Amino acid sequence: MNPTRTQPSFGGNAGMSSQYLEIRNLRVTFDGFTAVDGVDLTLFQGDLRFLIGPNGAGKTTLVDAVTGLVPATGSVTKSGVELLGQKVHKIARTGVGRTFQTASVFEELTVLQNLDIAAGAGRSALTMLRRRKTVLPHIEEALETIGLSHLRDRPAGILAHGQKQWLEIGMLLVQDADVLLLDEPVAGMSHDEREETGNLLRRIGAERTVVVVEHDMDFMRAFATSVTVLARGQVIADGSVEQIQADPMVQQVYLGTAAAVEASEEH
Ligand SMILES: Nc1ncnc2c1ncn2[C@@H]1O[C@H](COP(=O)(O)OP(=O)(O)OP(=O)(O)O)[C@@H](O)[C@H]1O
Repeated sequence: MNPTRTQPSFGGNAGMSSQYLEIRNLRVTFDGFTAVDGVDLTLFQGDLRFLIGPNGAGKTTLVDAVTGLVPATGSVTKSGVELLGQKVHKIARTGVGRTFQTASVFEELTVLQNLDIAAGAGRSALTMLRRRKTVLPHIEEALETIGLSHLRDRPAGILAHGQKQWLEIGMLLVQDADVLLLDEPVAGMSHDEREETGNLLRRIGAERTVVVVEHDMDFMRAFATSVTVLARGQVIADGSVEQIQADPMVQQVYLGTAAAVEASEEH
């Protein structure tokens, strides 16, 4: 597949009905300060989209707006259903899930219990109280996908930093999230953990839509299928990694230093 695009790269069973998330004229204002300023973004199934931009560009606020944590105007539709104005848990139930910069797992509970609770988010209290004798197949599958099967009965508190992020991603998978918005998932990770996380995102991204808010440009270059660059709340560029890196405006506002270093290394 050729990742170069004016249209996003497709993956999985992308087709006519696979336009997962459509953001139109999204605007978020805090006391007169516009943090997200008329953003348009279309995300397709199979897209591993990186959202980059300088500090304060509005990346996290955009994710907050899509997931209902801050009020916004404009439109965010998932397969035609409007999400703006809906409550956080209702948005989550449509299959839009997110992680935060700091992993929020229950440290005293086991890996399996964390997944079980996440999977039960939509179930009744009575169902939740019933003790399960076996691990549900989709939880088993998530454990394997995130590579934590061997640690399923260990408390989440003993997990390494990277493993906690993977558990959080697993918690979204068992909730059947098919749009995953991940806020700096590899921050603080070792080189190997980054590599493993990138491969995990590729695996889960083939059949879903994954948006990664990230500052790590090496990580972006290695794993992005498409990139959107935000600056001062606006989209200033959108395209493949190659297109973004070649864009003079992007170089000027964001990648300038990195590009200059690379150019000097080439000579
Ligand atoms: N709750 C809030 N109240 C007021 N201003 C806010 C609030 N949340 C964010 N902002 C402001 O909105 C702007 C965008 O912030 P945001 O955290 O979305 O940027 P970002 O691109 O995610 O930055 P970073 O890469 O540093 O995480 C910043 O100027 C920030 O100070």
